[in-house]
Amino acid sequence: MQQEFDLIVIGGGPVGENVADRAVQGGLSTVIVEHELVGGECSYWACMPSKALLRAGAAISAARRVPGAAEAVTGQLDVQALFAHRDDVVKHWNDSGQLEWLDGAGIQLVRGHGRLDGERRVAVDTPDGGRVELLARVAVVVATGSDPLIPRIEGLAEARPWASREATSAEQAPRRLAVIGGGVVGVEMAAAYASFGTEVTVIARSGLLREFEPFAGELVGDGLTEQGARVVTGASPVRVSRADASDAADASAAPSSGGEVRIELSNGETIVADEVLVATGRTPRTRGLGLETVGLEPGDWLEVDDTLRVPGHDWLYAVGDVNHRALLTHQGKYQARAAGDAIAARARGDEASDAPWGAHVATADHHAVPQVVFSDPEVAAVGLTAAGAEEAGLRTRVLDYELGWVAGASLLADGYRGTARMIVDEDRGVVVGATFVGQDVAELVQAATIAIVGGVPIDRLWHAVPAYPTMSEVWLRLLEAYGRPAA
Ligand SMILES: Cc1cc2nc3c(=O)[nH]c(=O)nc-3n(C[C@H](O)[C@H](O)[C@H](O)COP(=O)(O)OP(=O)(O)OC[C@H]3O[C@@H](n4cnc5c(N)ncnc54)[C@H](O)[C@@H]3O)c2cc1C
Ligand SMILES: NC(=O)c1ccc[n+]([C@@H]2O[C@H](COP(=O)([O-])OP(=O)(O)OC[C@H]3O[C@@H](n4cnc5c(N)ncnc54)[C@H](O)[C@@H]3O)[C@@H](O)[C@H]2O)c1
Repeated sequence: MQQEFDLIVIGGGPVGENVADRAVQGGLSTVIVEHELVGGECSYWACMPSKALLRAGAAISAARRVPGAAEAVTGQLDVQALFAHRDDVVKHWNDSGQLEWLDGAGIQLVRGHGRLDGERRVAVDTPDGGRVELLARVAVVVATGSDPLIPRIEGLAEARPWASREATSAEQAPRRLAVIGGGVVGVEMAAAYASFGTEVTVIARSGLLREFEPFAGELVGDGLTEQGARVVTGASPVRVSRADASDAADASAAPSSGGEVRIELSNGETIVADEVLVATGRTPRTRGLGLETVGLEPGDWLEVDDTLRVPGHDWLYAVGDVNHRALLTHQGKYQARAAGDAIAARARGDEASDAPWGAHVATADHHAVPQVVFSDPEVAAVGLTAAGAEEAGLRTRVLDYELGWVAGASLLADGYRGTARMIVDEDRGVVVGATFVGQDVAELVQAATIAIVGGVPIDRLWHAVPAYPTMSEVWLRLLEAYGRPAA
């Protein structure tokens, strides 16, 4: 069977859906090819379930920090109730709600595995063993996302490790969990499972959250320790083995993946756990995608320009995780809006608005990518770190402020602990980076994003008055620490 559309989108995750939506609004007939669940990793195995698993622990910890409320927390977190809530959040891994949305948005869907089959052609292997040939009159978008990267460590693959999907979709909490990797997935899942009462050991060879300001990893490490987790730094796993389930002293207590797992570290220590979660980064979903039929290399991240178009292929775009610009849902969706509008504009014969900060470019990817790590404490950051600014050769001033000194924070939690950092580009007189670490800092990051994207001059920021007594008053304190620029 052969069908023709203006635009074919391979991958119906959050990013593919958004490209398709913008293209339809731009007047293009559009089809999404999806081989699993419409909604993608984020909805069913990543952002949504992970945040659902973290929320109960965070709520209990927050209550425990408020005298009067603390006394009311007398029970334990109900892990099974929380897992049931997680199941609701992920719609029981059923995408019928998303299908209704596609329908309403006027987007067609072909279920099956899509792969490029030459220029503007996509072949789909359908679940019933059939094959659909799709032709794109205008463009093809690859929005296939990323998979967990499992490092080559002796015995690891045979030990049936968890990757992010197993951690977010587990039906019970193991008694002991080892986490390899101190990045965002490792830290968030360590926090969640620690809140369930699991004995968690994080193996972070070079410390926690290395992409952020150093104080972020330090405070999150302290938080994990307070939650009862152990953080091992400066050591890497060298060998992993899993015993047979029948070898377990109490076979009925054995985890579903088999017997206990032993992780030998480079420092000579051995960590023993019931499950091991590998959280060591991502690899692009570009194998089995027919890239070789258009002169590209299977298994590579797809390089794109700022309109998300693959250089040398004026009909091919790559959006979201698969282009490796920023592995975050919101940033992928931002790219999707730019790409969908660019494709529609070009199809009309218009010039793309591709100057920096134009309608059809993802300029913010280079300057202002906000991210929140939902650990306890949270980390919320956007723009450059102090080290990144120095590397970029900027003349900067770095301002730090203890969040606990802000009236709003002291009301939020007794003995509030946290730090805020603002980085000012002295030559332009604007903020280029901000990091907040502490309980409930997530919502602080949008103000920083606006300041960076808008290039708001510091002297004008003095007129952006934060309400009292909110945590946003940290902005005032940071500005006071900087000093009011002379008139
Ligand atoms: C545990 C975890 C937690 C996370 N939490 C957050 C968070 O809190 N906030 C945040 O911003 N980001 C978070 N992320 C990152 C976020 O999940 C990704 O950035 C986001 O899912 C990328 O969206 P995407 O559409 O590019 O890819 P995906 O969501 O992976 O979607 C790609 C889709 O393409 C389909 N597909 C792939 N290949 C083919 C093919 N050949 N044919 C047909 N269909 C195909 C897949 O089935 C999938 O549905 C998290 C990631 C993990 C692992
Ligand atoms: N809240 C959020 O925004 C959120 C949550 C989860 C994931 N994500 C996204 O998902 C992506 C993947 O997250 P991730 O944590 O898997 O990757 P990551 O790149 O953030 O961290 C991987 C960590 O694993 C370590 N590592 C790599 N190889 C190792 C090895 N052989 N032994 C020991 N340690 C090793 C690295 O040093 C690093 O600290 C991230 O880019 C992130 O943006 C976002």
